[in-house]
Amino acid sequence: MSKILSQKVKIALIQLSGSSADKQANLQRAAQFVDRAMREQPETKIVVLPECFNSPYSVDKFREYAEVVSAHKMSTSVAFLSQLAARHKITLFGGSIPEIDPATDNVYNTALIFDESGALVDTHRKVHLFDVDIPNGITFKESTTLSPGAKETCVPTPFGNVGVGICYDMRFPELAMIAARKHSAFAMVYPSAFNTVTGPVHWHLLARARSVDNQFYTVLCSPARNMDSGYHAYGHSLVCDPRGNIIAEAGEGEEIVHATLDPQAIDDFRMSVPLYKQRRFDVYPDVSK
Ligand SMILES: NC(=O)CCC(=O)C(=O)O
Repeated sequence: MSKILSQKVKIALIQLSGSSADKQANLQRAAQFVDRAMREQPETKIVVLPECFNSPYSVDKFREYAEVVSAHKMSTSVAFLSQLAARHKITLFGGSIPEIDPATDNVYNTALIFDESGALVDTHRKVHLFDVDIPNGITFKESTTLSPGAKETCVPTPFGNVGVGICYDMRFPELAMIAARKHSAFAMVYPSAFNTVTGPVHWHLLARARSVDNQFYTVLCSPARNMDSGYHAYGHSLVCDPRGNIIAEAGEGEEIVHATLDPQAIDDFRMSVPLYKQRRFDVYPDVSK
């Protein structure tokens, strides 16, 4: 049996509609969908929400919606997600929300991870900000109002370790590599919000690449597409297995994706294609620079 994933585990991805201007309504909707996911598959132990699920995904709105994130003095969204995790006794990758650091006044795009008791286990501030300018496609510059995070994140769960990145972070293989090799993670979870320009070309490709590189699960959770909002999310939340097969995938609308992560799938692929024993650190002693 795999040392990195202790048992089969059911996961649910909540592909919520692109977030409205009403934070309370966004939170309530997330809770309704998590409740529904748990009714559909009561054995579910891990639930994932999308990037910026409680606010519009817009550079001029991040500061307005930002909350001070603290495990001790919980803000509106932190308290809400904590209760949701505790009520269902789940590990909750609570998407991401805009966070303000009162010490620096910096605003971050921050993922929140809760354990089964509702404790805030860790946070991940998006490390690579989504700054792109694609002619006839999309221009977006998160760095106009956001600051980048400065650490990689891997959290313990009752089943093993899970690495965390946010959306654009998935384009940089290093975070997933560190999660797999340094922390023996069984999965990388990315609350995300790709768009209708880059999604069709790179979303599946990147998920499959991160899985195959690291021989573990890759989990992408997107908002549903809302053509009335300013940002057209791609949708297609998915789970990719260690061989690079997409084992569960949403369409574009609001949807819950259920999947089972299986330690055997990790073991079998690592046994038959033993990358872990074959690395040539004598040839590439330090790939981090
Ligand atoms: N929210 C994001 O980081 C979007 C990333 C994206 O769409 C990409 O193509 O990368």
